[in-house]
Amino acid sequence: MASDSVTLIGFWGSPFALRVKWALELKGIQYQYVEEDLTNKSALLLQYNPVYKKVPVLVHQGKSLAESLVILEYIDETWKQNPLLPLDPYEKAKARFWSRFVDEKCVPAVISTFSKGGEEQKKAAEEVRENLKTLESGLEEKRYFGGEKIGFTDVATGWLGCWVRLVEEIVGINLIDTKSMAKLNAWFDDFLEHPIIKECMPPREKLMEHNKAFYKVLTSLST
Ligand SMILES: N[C@@H](CCC(=O)N[C@@H](CS)C(=O)NCC(=O)O)C(=O)O
Repeated sequence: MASDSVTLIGFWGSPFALRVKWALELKGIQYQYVEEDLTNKSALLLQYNPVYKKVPVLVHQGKSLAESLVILEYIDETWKQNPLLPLDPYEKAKARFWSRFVDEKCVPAVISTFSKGGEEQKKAAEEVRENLKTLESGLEEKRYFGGEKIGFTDVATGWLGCWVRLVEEIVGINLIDTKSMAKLNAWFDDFLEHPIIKECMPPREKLMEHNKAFYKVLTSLST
């Protein structure tokens, strides 16, 4: 690995790695991508992320960083072109708030909808809908969370638009109500249709297969 190089260690189906890929692509940064086998973790991953042993990992000038939101901030501070975080401290804090809200509230509720059955699943699905409605309020009257341009929160949370729709199809429960969440739904579409964002997205069928397999693992664990 050249000392000034940028390397992303990822896994094609990881939304957390996708966030980092999106940020690097939106900023036009040259990088090397290394695909990780999560069933047989490489010495490289264990060396660079000994704490969590997860992807993504970013290696820049020989120094490694883990945790996708931390990596996004590093990228934004290191390469100033096409800024992701707003300059205004309050707006910047809000961008971090919504990104954490998705990781801490939305993702666990979607996982519960995916892994539970019966009443527990219904409750989890209701929680997903409430959380998505709350997330929608963060959009305010803007096109993207970043305003007229894709920003930090968009990059951190926009993958939900694809994932939640796959989960809906697999478990047969509606989570994004297109009527009561029209603004959120339109934002998901708009974001996912952006050429750079779209270019990095794995094919839907491949993601569907991957999520079906994930569903099998989750449901077998919870029974
Ligand atoms: N909080 C982490 C989550 C990363 C994560 O969960 N990565 C998954 C792939 S989607 C992983 O590497 N899993 C391997 C494992 O848990 O052993 C981040 O934001 O980067």
